[in-house]
Amino acid sequence: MTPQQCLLIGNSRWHWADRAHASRWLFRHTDPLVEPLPKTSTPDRWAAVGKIPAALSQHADQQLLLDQVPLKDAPPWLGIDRALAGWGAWLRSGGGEGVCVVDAGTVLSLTRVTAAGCFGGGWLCAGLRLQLQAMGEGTAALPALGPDGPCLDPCPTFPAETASAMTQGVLQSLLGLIHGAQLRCPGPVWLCGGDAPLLFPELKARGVEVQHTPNLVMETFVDLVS
Ligand SMILES: Nc1ncnc2c1ncn2[C@@H]1O[C@H](COP(=O)(O)OP(=O)(O)O)[C@@H](O)[C@H]1O
Ligand SMILES: CC(C)(COP(=O)(O)O)[C@@H](O)C(=O)NCCC(=O)O
Repeated sequence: MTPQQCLLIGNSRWHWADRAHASRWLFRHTDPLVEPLPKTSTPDRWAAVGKIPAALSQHADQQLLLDQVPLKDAPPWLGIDRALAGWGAWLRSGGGEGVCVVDAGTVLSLTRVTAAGCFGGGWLCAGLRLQLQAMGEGTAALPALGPDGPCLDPCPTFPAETASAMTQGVLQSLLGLIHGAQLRCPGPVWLCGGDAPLLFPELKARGVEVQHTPNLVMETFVDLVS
């Protein structure tokens, strides 16, 4: 049976791909479902880098595993989201040049794939929300920023107000990391993940060659299993 629903469990959200019969895939992101999962929410194929609910562990035969992603030289500990994004970007770029993928999720992962399609290492850094959360939890004076996420309303480059200074600081740290990677590894950066819409215009404004592909991980997932 060809799959109609696929799920990737991230560390913040669950990423879904759905289609009805042969129609095109639709992508959405939800908060994690809480146990007990309704029977109707067992996807045809699933993968995880986040916590796996007991109900899904019972469907191990439907799990997409790292060794089923054709990225060469992937070490056994590599997150399957990184393998999917890396391999997907390499294929989309024609399969003949090295690529650099940034998945701006809970953790911002930067994954290099060589021109030969081999895993080429990368960088990991706490993502936007996690950095803000760490500052709030690890200090006496810094605020916990609200559940609606950081407010990125236009503000001065060097804000006086604490919450804006935290947000600007984190944003600049991520932009600097991506910019620095591109200087070391020239070529377009493939960008996906929950914070990609925030980072994309800022990277373009800095002259970074960036390809925003919001559903890169799940598009690669469904290409692989369909
Ligand atoms: N509803 C949300 N829940 C959590 N993070 C969100 C949400 N909406 C946007 N984000 C942003 O997306 C980032 C997480 O990206 P996402 O791709 O959902 O992560 P993961 O794949 O690790 O689950 C956070 O840093 C946060 O700033
Ligand atoms: C780096 C990650 C935590 C990113 O997960 P995410 O933020 O997308 O939920 C995940 O890909 C992971 O657990 N990787 C295993 C270690 C590695 O890739 O080296």
